[in-house]
Amino acid sequence: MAATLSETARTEALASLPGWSAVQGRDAIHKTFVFKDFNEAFGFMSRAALVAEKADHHPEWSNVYKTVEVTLSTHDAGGVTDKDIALARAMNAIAGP
Ligand SMILES: C[C@H](O)[C@H](O)[C@H]1CNC2=NC(N)=NC(=O)C2=N1
Repeated sequence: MAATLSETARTEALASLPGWSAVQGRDAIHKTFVFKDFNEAFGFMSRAALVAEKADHHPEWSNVYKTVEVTLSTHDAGGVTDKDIALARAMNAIAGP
């Protein structure tokens, strides 16, 4: 099982992940993605779901119209691991600039 990142390592990783921040009161990271419309938001979720399933690492997320709220944490490890950082990076790449 992957080890949770130290606070320093997590902070360093977050510095290279635009839009992502640490969740207060829980070892997890969060980002609010806002798209042009529902079609863009759901397209993002579809592509991210394929990446997540392939990695066997799944987001906590919700969608309202063009907004997708994402929280990442490795449940088996009880906190943020490299798997969450990798998925966050992939999600940023999928969402585009
Ligand atoms: C059995 C299976 O590999 C595990 O339950 C996986 C599935 N997806 C997961 N996703 C997340 N976010 N954390 C996990 O610990 C996790 N574990």
